[in-house]
Amino acid sequence: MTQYVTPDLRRWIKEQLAAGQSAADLVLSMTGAGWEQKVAVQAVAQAKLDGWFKKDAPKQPALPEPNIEDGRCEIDVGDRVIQVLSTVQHPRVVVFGNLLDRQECETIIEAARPRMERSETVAEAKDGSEVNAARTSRGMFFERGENEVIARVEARIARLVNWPVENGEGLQVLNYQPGAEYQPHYDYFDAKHVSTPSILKRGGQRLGTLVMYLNTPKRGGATTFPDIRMAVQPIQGQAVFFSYDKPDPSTMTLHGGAPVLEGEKWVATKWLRQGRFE
Ligand SMILES: O=C(O)CCC(=O)C(=O)O
Ligand SMILES: [Fe+2]
Repeated sequence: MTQYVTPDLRRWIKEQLAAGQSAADLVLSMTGAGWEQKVAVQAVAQAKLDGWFKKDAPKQPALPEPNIEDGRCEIDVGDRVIQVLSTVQHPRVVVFGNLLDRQECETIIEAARPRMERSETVAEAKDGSEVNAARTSRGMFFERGENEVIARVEARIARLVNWPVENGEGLQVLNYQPGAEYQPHYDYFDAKHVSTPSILKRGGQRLGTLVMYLNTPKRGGATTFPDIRMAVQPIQGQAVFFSYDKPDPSTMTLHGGAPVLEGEKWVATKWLRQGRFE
């Protein structure tokens, strides 16, 4: 019996395409259901001609990155115009101005203040985290979207670096008193640590970091990148962004919070994961 492409088959193909099936999967399903290969291929070709295939959804880029390739000085993210103050190609570092207004900074500090605890780092030999002499700040985490200001800032960051809100960890707030510091470290999760596999289940690796300065200390407290001898001064409302395409020192994203010398330092850190962070 010769087979031909029936209206029923056409209807079924349309439904499958709407559900996101690929051409190859469609042909497999059809031949599996007893359709001749040549009829299946013909039906899919006809569907293509009819424009039934969804335009390829724009793929998520490999790394968070602001749109600054054209050399622009400012980025309009809808609710704010953010300045591009300096850029480094490798490691990828971008310094932003005007990311947060003073009110936003103060609101975040005051919401965080009663919840601050001694900062911990990922434990090297056991599961979980531990207090570490290399990190003498106090800190806390907000839930993603926890309040109106946090949600607004998170949406702004997502537009700024073209990365889904859902792939961001909850905002971390840190406070450094005089003498407190965060010695140079990498933000990605080290494959050597026993806790890394379980951390990676929740959204995969970190690919980028945005450190936002919530106040301006009197002296000290720069974010430093020792591999390139760079120091970003913590100025209220400004931020430093950096990304790392693999969990490896070759990214040159070693960085730290230099000791605060006078006054105190408040930052909010947003870490960006490969996938959804739930
Ligand atoms: O305080 C800083 O300048 C850096 C903070 C940091 O490295 C982090 O939160 O991972
Ligand atoms: Fe860090």
